[in-house]
Amino acid sequence: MTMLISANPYQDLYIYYLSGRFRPGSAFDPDHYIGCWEEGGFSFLFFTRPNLPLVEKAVAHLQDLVLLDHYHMTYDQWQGGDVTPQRIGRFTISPPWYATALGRSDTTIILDPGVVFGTGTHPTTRDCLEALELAFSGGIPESTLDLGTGTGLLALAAARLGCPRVLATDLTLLAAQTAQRNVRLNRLSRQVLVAQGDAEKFIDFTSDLVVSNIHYDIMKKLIRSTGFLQKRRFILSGLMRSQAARIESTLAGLPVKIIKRWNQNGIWTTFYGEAG
Ligand SMILES: C[S@@+](CC[C@H](N)C(=O)[O-])C[C@H]1O[C@@H](n2cnc3c(N)ncnc32)[C@H](O)[C@@H]1O
Repeated sequence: MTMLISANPYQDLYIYYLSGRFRPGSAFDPDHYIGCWEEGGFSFLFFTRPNLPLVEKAVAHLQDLVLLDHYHMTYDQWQGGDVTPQRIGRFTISPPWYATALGRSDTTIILDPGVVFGTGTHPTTRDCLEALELAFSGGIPESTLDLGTGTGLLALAAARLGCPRVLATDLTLLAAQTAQRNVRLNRLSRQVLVAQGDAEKFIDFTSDLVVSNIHYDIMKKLIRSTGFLQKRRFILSGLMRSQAARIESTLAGLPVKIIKRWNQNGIWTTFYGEAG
């Protein structure tokens, strides 16, 4: 087990903690920049390589931003310790180093999370998995679009549930590479295609079902697109309470109906809906 963890190419994580709201723009090498997380007026930038001079340079050009701290986490620390198999709905999600013991089955998903989002432990991911099962209970979609796939978990789940054509996309190269690796680990390359790019570019792709666990700024653009209205079913997640209320009010003005809502800890909301 230790050998497999240390063989992970995305072992280390470098985190830069800033005061203020940060917009990365094109200042960072996308191979090493994973993303930005904002909370309470602070921003956290995540890299897979140390990038202090670059971050300092970018911050020096931006007003009202101060680099407060930076630290390094190992893979184990980032994932919260030992990553073990977990049961979510009908699925068992297992890191590769446990998969041999579990054996292969239609309900097992082998997932090496690397350092990108989507181990399955986050409430939004769990709700999306439940929403996928609900969406498929009405019939297997011919195609599924996963926008902001992270590790590829939701795309893999859609394929495991029987969808013959799944397109998994993510803005960051690292996420797309991680998802691709997971598709191969599950031997689902015939069903799941991975692409890198902005969700806005992919929303127009023809598909019966779209699933997107993504941040609000992107979500509000997606649901205003013509591509969104062409989907028969949708799962939208990653929305905090006030954001979910705004998305719901936009959806109310569209020819769609919300079938079910999930709300975890009073914070995270997920919607499952259908074309109305
Ligand atoms: C909250 S994670 C969701 C991961 C996974 N789908 C899940 O449910 O666990 C959001 C993902 O969206 C990606 N993302 C952020 N902005 C994006 C954009 N504009 N277009 C496509 N993907 C984007 C991030 O890189 C990240 O992997």
